[in-house]
Amino acid sequence: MTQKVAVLGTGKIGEALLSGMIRAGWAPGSLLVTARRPERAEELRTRYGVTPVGNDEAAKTADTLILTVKPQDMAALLDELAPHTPADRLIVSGAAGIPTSFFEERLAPGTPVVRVMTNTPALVDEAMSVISAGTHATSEHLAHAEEIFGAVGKTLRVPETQQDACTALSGSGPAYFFYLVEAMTDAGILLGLPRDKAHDLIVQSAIGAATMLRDSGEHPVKLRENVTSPAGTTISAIRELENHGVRAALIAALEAARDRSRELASGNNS
Ligand SMILES: NC(=O)C1=CN([C@@H]2O[C@H](COP(=O)(O)OP(=O)(O)OC[C@H]3O[C@@H](n4cnc5c(N)ncnc54)[C@H](OP(=O)(O)O)[C@@H]3O)[C@@H](O)[C@H]2O)C=CC1
Ligand SMILES: O=C(O)[C@@H]1CCC=N1
Repeated sequence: MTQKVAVLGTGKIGEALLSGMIRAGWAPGSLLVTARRPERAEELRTRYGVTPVGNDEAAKTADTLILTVKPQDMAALLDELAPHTPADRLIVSGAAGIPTSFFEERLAPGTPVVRVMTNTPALVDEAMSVISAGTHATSEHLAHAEEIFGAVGKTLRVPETQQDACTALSGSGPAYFFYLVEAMTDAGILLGLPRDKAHDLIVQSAIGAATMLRDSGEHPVKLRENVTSPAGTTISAIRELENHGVRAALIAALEAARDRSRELASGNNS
């Protein structure tokens, strides 16, 4: 039997995953999507050839339900799904903060739940997705989630206790790099470069640095030391970064993201 997969709440992350699955060879006919707005549903049908259905229909028809609504919308979605969702459906949550117990408490006893935190580089098949099992999820369920999220990048199994930390590191991670590029481009402007040239220089430097981090096998400290000549330019910049507490700011920022993920779990959605 063909396994049917439904993406419920197909926004930015849901669409990134859907498009990646199709690029990886999933037949559009085996994929269902749900959306809150009819025009969004039609957009997805036109763009990908997938079938938009209601949430209740998705729960009745699909073997795997991937829930990609905002954490704030998850309780309402589960209220809608609960009466229509048999206990053999695999529930995969992509929401920040929400623990697997939240789903287990609201769905039929024994329902397998897998929690995943992916990130937006899914759009270019370079996602980092961390995957954890709920109480009733088996290693087969985890493998199925890995197969789905493997379509858009790397996957890593972690205990659910580490999900909030992973959300701070890799879930939000791309935003910190975009922010850095934005700030460094501003610095280029201050130094008299045109914005487009500054942008290109910084982006290519970021791509080069990321590739070295991934492929060279060297520790980041060694890679940085290799750039840092005695009495040279780089050490002058590093001194300023240290003077301005950039390392401490990053540690505090990621701690704040971790704490916010925990708050989402406790229902503080404001
Ligand atoms: N953005 C990111 O970088 C990351 C996000 N996440 C997680 O992914 C999830 C989605 O985030 P993101 O894609 O950015 O958010 P989006 O708002 O883009 O997507 C959520 C979608 O769900 C739709 N929706 C809400 N309620 C329902 C419902 N009851 N039935 C059907 N559709 C519904 C929304 O419709 P409408 O358009 O009408 O609002 C929206 O299109 C979040 O839980 C977030 O924590 C995880 C990793 C990274
Ligand atoms: O900011 C957020 O809450 C979501 C989760 C991780 C990245 N974006």
